[in-house]
Amino acid sequence: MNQASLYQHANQVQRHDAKLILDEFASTMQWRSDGEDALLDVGSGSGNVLMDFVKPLLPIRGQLVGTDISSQMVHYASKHYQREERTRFQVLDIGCDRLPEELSGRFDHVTSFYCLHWVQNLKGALGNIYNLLKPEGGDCLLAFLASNPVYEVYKILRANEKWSTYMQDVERFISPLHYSSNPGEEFSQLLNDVGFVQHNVEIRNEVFVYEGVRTLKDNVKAICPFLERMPADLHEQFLDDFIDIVISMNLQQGENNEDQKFLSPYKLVVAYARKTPDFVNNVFLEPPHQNLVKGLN
Ligand SMILES: C[S@@+](CC[C@H](N)C(=O)[O-])C[C@H]1O[C@@H](n2cnc3c(N)ncnc32)[C@H](O)[C@@H]1O
Ligand SMILES: CC(C)=CCC/C(C)=C/CC/C(C)=C/C(=O)O
Repeated sequence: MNQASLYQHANQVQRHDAKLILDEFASTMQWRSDGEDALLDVGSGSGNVLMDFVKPLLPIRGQLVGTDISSQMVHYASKHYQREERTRFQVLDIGCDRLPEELSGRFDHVTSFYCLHWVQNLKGALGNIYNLLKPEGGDCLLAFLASNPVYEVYKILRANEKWSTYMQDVERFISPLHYSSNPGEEFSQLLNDVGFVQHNVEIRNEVFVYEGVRTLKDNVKAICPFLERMPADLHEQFLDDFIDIVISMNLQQGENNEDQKFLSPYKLVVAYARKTPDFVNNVFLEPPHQNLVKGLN
């Protein structure tokens, strides 16, 4: 997904969820007493969730770094929101093998909304989030899709020879937890594996209602990776086929254009985790020895 301005104008569900979760966890996050918090956001996209809901929580002297794998997203966010020194945007693939030196171990908080379901190497991404936090400790707040009907629609579309050439690698775009029978347990285990001893993971069953065909199509257009690969004159046909499949899955309510609604039942992973200091009795420990510090506060 690279079309920042499309995303910025069709991300109601993402905004809704991020706001709710931040309102809920703002007081749980461990803010510094000196007000010099450094916060990095993973997969900031066009930047409006970060600026509207995360930035207001940060003390006035805090530092904010928005990151994204897409240089187009970073360019858009920088152009619209990078107005002062304490806020900047930069490219970062959270699944990378080695974190850039200037980011590693520099942050008190890491947040990420609606990004980690795009990352197949979830354990690598969590390891990087752990290492972005300062050695003396910090916390992270993560929300992403475990499952969504969009993934089943993609698989049906891939079986259609009209679309299959554009969708061969569909599995790359399906949440790594979509097939899990216990996504909460699986994610908790990954958090443990990378060294997060204290964490809380919830799987929330949500339903979002899209009002009308145009709203649903715009939301699909904003995030669908396959449209970028096909000629623009096929986009509307692809979206019509998408809607037909949604209707065949009984996710539609109402018959006429005016009162037509589409239901999207999905599972959201909401996780809050704390990194405890990397040292015990002045001895630095690397994960998995981190688990030895259980109970440390
Ligand atoms: C749905 S958007 C979410 C944007 C924003 N956080 C929000 O809540 O509106 C997902 C973003 O994750 C980014 N992304 C996907 N894979 C990523 C990766 N491996 N590392 C960093 N960002 C990634 C995409 O480029 C996209 O901008
Ligand atoms: C009814 C139905 C199939 C709705 C799908 C709606 C939709 C556009 C889901 C997108 C999920 C997703 C991958 C969001 C994101 O990454 O921001």
